[in-house]
Amino acid sequence: MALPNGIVESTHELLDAQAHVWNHIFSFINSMSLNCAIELGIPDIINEHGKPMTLSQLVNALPINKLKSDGLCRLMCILTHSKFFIKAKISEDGNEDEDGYCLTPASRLLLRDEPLSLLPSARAMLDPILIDPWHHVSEWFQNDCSSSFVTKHGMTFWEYVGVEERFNRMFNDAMASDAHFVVSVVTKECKQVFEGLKSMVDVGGGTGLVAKGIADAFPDLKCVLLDLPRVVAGMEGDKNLSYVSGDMFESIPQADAVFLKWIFHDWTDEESVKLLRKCNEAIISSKNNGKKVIIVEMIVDDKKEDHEATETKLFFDMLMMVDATGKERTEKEWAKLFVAAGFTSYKITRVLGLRSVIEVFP
Ligand SMILES: C[S@@+](CC[C@H](N)C(=O)[O-])C[C@H]1O[C@@H](n2cnc3c(N)ncnc32)[C@H](O)[C@@H]1O
Ligand SMILES: O=c1cc(-c2ccc(O)cc2)oc2c(O)c(O)ccc12
Repeated sequence: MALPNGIVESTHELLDAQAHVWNHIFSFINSMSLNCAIELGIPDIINEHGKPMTLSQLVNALPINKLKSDGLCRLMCILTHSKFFIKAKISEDGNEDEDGYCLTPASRLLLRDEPLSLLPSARAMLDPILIDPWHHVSEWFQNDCSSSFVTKHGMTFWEYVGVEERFNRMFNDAMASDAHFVVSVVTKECKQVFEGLKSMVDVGGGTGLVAKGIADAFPDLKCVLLDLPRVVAGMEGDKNLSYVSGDMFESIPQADAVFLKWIFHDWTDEESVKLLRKCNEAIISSKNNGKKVIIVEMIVDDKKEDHEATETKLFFDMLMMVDATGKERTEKEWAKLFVAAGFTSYKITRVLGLRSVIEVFP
């Protein structure tokens, strides 16, 4: 078959290419179908039902117009195809004709009361405030704005969370659900990273859930959380955790270790080197042999990972370009930053799925 550009392809290749393009054009339908299920509370309703739930039971339980059951059937069909639900026999003896919908590991992660729930992340990411900038990416390529987010909203991401309380809450909730996950893993699987330290600063620690979790797990470790004044305003320390307001690019309190989770991916290489130098200044006068910077971030282009993991990291990289001024980095790019900021070695521990714990030594 001749293409307009003169390249001859088999019909099979042409049809594959057509399906590939259609799937990319329509990828947003996966996100938006999921958004609809979340807004209607479908995962929680199926969970509360306690056994496979038929379509008519679901229609009755949901706050929807009952004449739209065919629409719900089609929504459940695409979400079953994308593995958010599975169909199973209602009765164990298999006497009932109709199958019911059950949760899968993916939809369990969207339950309201699940400790490691990704529901707040899904809510934040699929909110028009974070979707709209994606319609301005090509415009951003042609203007002088620092991000597409600025092109759309006229202010940076951090300025926006400072003035829009609803979005601030939504973003904090997304970060908090991730904090539960990271704390539960690092305090079990990475004990050795914190053992022996007497003091640690969590830079840009946000709502403090990570610092609190680490402070609780290591009662002899004196933890300080540093964040912007509006973030730490009103936060009260206790036992081995205290809060300090300030600008991390100006000064970081002295400690044996500086901990930074999801900070560097917000910033350019120049800004990151500046921040790493501030981290170095903070630990350099420590008398402890184990002084270090502890970073929790992604490392892209890891040869050992599968296609889906690489795609997720590339999504995050684009997200950092569109919403902030940062990027996700390869190991080589990380190493370059560490050398530029005067560090001599680093150690990577891959325990957090898509993210790693990187210890950086002066
Ligand atoms: C992506 S959030 C990460 C929060 C937390 N580390 C976590 O992973 O849950 C980035 C944090 O950096 C803080 N931040 C941004 N600019 C800062 C600055 N100049 N000095 C201190 N903190 C800053 C923000 O307020 C926010 O809490
Ligand atoms: O725009 C974002 C989104 C995230 C984000 C959302 C949901 C998750 O489960 C993880 C991360 O994180 C961001 C971030 O850390 C940042 O500094 C700027 C923008 C965003």
